[in-house]
Amino acid sequence: MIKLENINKYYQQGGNQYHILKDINLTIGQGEFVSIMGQSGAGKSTLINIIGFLDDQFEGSYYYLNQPIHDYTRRDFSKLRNQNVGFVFQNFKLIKNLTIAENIALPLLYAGQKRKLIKKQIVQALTAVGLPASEHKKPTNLSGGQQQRVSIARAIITQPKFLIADEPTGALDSQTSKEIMALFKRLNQQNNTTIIMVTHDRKVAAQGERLIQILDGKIISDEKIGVKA
Ligand SMILES: Nc1ncnc2c1ncn2[C@@H]1O[C@H](COP(=O)(O)OP(=O)(O)OP(=O)(O)O)[C@@H](O)[C@H]1O
Repeated sequence: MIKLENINKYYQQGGNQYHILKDINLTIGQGEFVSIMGQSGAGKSTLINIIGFLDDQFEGSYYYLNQPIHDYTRRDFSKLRNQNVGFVFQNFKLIKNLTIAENIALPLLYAGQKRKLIKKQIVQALTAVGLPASEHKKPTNLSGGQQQRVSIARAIITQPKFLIADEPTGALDSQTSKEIMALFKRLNQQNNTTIIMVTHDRKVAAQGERLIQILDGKIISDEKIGVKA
């Protein structure tokens, strides 16, 4: 589904050029649950930004669903992103003065869906993340774990082919982290949604079925770590 060939990424800063990703070769199949670990500054976010079509400034080849996309325009990348990827972040990134329903509806509104059709999808997404009947609440009235569930509902409402989760449990206590990981596993197994997750937490990483480790912009290991139920 995702195939990166010889990806290199550079940043320019103060007249210097920094080589951030070095010859990344990576294939991820539909339905995989991949954990990515590595020290701070290793290049994990840079890599998932490329995988998630947020960054089109890289060298190398990117094949998505067997299509070469590395020469796509920025507008093509936005379209791919909106139609194929859901994002989950450490700090939830919910809009405080909107209700839960309004937060979750945003990706559908961006996609141009009619308001009439949106309501049912909101109910479905909230049920899928274990938060039924929370439509009218505000994010600040929810716990961290509940807010992360809302952000996952927002990520899955467009039925994306894959989810990118950047430190999804970084702001949560260990019990809540377990619950959020159980939810990711369920989404992965029930819907065959591909999940690509960056984490610093070994226990969280172990919930995936494959672990990729990055050091200084290179993949230093890539191994199967679990068997799917
Ligand atoms: N926009 C940018 N301009 C210049 N350098 C950048 C930029 N973004 C990231 N970098 C540099 O690229 C390197 C990799 O950063 P990246 O955020 O991908 O690391 P990371 O592994 O995700 O780290 P962390 O675990 O701390 O989030 C770092 O040295 C960082 O300083």
